[in-house]
Amino acid sequence: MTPASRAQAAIELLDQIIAAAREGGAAADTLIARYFAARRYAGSKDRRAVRELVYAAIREHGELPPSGRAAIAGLASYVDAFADADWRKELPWFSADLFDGSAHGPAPLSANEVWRPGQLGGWAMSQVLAAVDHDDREATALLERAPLDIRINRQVAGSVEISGGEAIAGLPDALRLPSGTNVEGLDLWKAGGLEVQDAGSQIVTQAARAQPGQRIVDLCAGAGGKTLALAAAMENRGALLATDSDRARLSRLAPRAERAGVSIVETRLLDPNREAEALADWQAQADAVLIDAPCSGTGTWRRNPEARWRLTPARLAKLVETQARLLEIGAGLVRPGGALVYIVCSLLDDEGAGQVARFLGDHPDWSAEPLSLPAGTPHGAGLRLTPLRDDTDGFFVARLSAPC
Ligand SMILES: C[S@@+](CC[C@H](N)C(=O)[O-])C[C@H]1O[C@@H](n2cnc3c(N)ncnc32)[C@H](O)[C@@H]1O
Repeated sequence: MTPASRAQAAIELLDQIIAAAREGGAAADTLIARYFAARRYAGSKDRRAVRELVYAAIREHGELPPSGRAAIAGLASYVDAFADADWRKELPWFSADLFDGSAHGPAPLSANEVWRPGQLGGWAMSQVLAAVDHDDREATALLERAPLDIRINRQVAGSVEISGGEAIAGLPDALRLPSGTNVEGLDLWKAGGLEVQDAGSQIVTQAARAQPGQRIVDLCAGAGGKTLALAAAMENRGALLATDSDRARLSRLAPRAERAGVSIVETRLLDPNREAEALADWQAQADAVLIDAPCSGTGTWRRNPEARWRLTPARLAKLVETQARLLEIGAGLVRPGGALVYIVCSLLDDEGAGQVARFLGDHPDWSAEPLSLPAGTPHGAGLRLTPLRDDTDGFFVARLSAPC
């Protein structure tokens, strides 16, 4: 592909990503994969360059741009301002000159197309800025590239050496790998010895203090990232119930557990609004219940920067309502003296510290336990992890004790 045709491909992809953000469609990664699946002529270098350009445009636009062309024209017409940005160094071929009207390239720019993106604009970013006391450094750290972290499954792997892998403080079972490492191509991954999992996600799971032989519920297990970390801490002994309301996500858990040699997990699909019925046999039974609640994902913008185009006041309000409901359902499953661990990958207090404060206000016989984890700063009744301070995704976690 010529540089101009790469720019045109980025424009087309951004049109799809913008429409998906407006209409609740597929994630950017999925749209990019589909786009290139239908264009086999694009080589791996072209695919990487277009992807890089698309993500640069997403990261630099806090507000949803009007079109893919506006997004790429915005970057191009303002390119000198990005001289220090990582993406700029990797895309030296990109400039406004590519809008030259050549075959398969974008049409020339007109004077009224000069659109200046602002990374910290938009409603979602304004919410995050308020949550971090308007510290721009916290906000911009959320838009940097995420590192590639793995968790080593000690049930399968002893000592592990992976080229370029670095230790992560406080996580003896984790490594940070060079970006682009093909983890799924490693023999150790195929043997179940490795899982890709952000260091922050591994750290907040430790708040469950899972022990061999316990009975634990992972209420919002998804595809099981935290379930498998809990099973490892339990040394595959005890009972681990993994539930979720999303059939597709939950169906990915069983094969992952099998690959990891985990046999203590029972998966159970929940019907939203009828969860308690399906969990009647676990009422007041669990030593710990982990709620990795559905949330705005503001803490994971490093991985999904377009998520900030999708967050609206109405969507946030709905998430807050669901989280409060899940907290009540989870509390009912905890045995007397057991623990409820509440996690969101969000920096917004409505979803994190505020949610837990409301729960404790409604349940004065429950109490927040102090947490000592390898990362995080005390925040409300729990801890907050941020990319700036902790070099992890952003999380809020709290551990609440049930009355005896
Ligand atoms: C943050 S994700 C969980 C990620 C997962 N724990 C992991 O570590 O990979 C939140 C999950 O909550 C699930 N969820 C949403 N509403 C739910 C409900 N009413 N009951 C159970 N799970 C629900 C979503 O389907 C989603 O998989």
